[in-house]
Amino acid sequence: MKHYTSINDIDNINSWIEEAKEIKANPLTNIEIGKNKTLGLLFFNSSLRTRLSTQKAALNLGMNPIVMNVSGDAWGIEFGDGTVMNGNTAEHIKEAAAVVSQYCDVIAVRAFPTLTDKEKDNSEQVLNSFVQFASVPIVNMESATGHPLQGLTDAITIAENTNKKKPKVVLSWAPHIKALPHAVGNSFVQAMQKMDVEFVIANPEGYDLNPEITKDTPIYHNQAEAFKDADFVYTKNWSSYESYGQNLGGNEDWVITKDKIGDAKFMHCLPVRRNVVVEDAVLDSESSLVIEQANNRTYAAQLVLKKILEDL
Ligand SMILES: NCCC[C@H](NC(=O)CCC(=O)O)C(=O)O
Ligand SMILES: NC(=O)OP(=O)(O)O
Repeated sequence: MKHYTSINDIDNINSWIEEAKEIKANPLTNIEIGKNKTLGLLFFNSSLRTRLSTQKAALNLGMNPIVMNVSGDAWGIEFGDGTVMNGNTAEHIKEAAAVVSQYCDVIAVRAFPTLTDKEKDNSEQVLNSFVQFASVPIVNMESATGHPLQGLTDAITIAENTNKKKPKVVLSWAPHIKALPHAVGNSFVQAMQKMDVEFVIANPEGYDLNPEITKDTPIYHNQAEAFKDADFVYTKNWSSYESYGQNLGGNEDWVITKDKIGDAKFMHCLPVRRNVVVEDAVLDSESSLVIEQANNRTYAAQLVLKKILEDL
């Protein structure tokens, strides 16, 4: 594999899940494959899980990870083509990506959306500029429209936690005080569409995700109806796609409670705001898979890096 920028880069999700489980059982089997290879992790935004689990994955493969917080620490990077750079940006992505490629064999990038410019966000300007101007493979650590390391992790976690042939999985929107990206929701949708699950989405009116991503996945505007017979309830807030990037307010009754989800397993990518998105009783119960999800981030990243290293 050359780059890992979206869930579409997964050719066969079932075989990827099986390989991830093997890696999880024996994480150090491929400790030689990344010897003398450097992984550069570039963060334009905050992170706890992605920052640590991707480094851990690199270490398990014998790679040397180096990390940089781009925002604040590096020079401001210009992405516009032909821009007269007499403003706040000091170097162009053409040089920056080419320079980082001199030091790293693989580059991983986190760059959230603007949530104000729909066209720019959908064009994945930052991620795609790295793909275009770096000379080494690029891994998406959450971009404007996708978080494919998380989506792969979630597919692995669901496969590990069901005995059913076709479990019912619900992606439910939940309230938040801020306006959040669509990336986690999008990649979860795309991962579930590749799996043998009964998959539905629940969100209030005005919060339908990009229809080019949801395609023919059923969308309920009634949460209780969607939760009927659910085996997994995956929860995430996102801002409106239609009224782009806005938190429309209200809908606090979409909070996830024990009463609502019953025996279903609870999933969330984290970080999660307790008692806004989901009540303590759910997160503190046996039904919560959130810590196991965070654990699986290492093995998802390790699988992706292994596939890239094999093709270097
Ligand atoms: N990487 C996982 C989620 C990251 C981000 N969450 C956040 O920004 C939460 C911020 C807060 O709760 O203040 C998101 O929704 O895409
Ligand atoms: N789930 C996730 O990507 O967490 P971080 O934002 O902390 O990396």
